Amino acid sequence: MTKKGLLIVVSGPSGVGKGTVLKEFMNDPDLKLSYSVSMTTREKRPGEVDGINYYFVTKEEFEKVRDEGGLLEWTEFVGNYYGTPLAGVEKLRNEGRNVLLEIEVNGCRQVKEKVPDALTIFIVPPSMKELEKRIRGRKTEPEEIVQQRLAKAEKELESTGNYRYVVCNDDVKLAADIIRVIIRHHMERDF
Ligand SMILES: Nc1nc2c(ncn2[C@@H]2O[C@H](COP(=O)(O)OP(=O)(O)O)[C@@H](O)[C@H]2O)c(=O)[nH]1
Ligand SMILES: Nc1ncnc2c1ncn2[C@@H]1O[C@H](COP(=O)(O)OP(=O)(O)O)[C@@H](O)[C@H]1O
Repeated sequence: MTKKGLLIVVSGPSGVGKGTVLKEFMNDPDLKLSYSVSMTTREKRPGEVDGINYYFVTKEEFEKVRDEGGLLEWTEFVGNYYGTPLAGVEKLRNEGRNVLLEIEVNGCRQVKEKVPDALTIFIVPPSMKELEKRIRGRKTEPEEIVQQRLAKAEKELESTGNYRYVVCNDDVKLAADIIRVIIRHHMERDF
């Protein structure tokens, strides 16, 4: 019988480098990872692809799926809805895939209630100054939104105690290697 895959939650403030770090190992065949594509009502950034980075939907479409019970968890983040479609997560895990959710702290709380053995990882920046530099350097949000996201980051950093592992993204390759080791450790052992 196939061993059920892990449910992995990765959180971290906007601009900390979640996407950059995850890209380093997402396609590593040994880790058998499947990325859970979330639904969001936020605007698509240049380079983002519908169905790959997110399912970009309207507020009405989001509310319909949510109200029909189609989301594992959901939240409102700086004016937009984000949620994890339920369909797919269980199926992939039953096929032995380790399903990775890149979600924020409220979502993680909901997931832990439903799936207590979820593997939770929080990525922190080396400093708030560096976080600000990265979020601005990305140039994907107007100043007002950058300010809101930085304020949100301060709050989110208070939630690290809710996670099993906290990893600092100072050097991308090192952070990716640490997360790789954590995932492999959990794949090999039953917790
Ligand atoms: N709860 C929850 N949070 C999500 C989901 N998808 C993305 N997020 C989080 O929403 C926040 C904003 O995401 P995004 O707008 O892509 O900004 P970025 O993190 O700066 O790239 C981040 O903390 C994401 O991890 C989801 O399905 N559920
Ligand atoms: N360890 C790092 N050192 C320096 N810059 C980084 C590092 N990790 C990510 N970045 C940069 O920070 C910005 C935000 O990264 P991104 O992956 O989009 O963050 P997130 O997905 O957490 O919002 C990007 O411009 C990225 O190139």
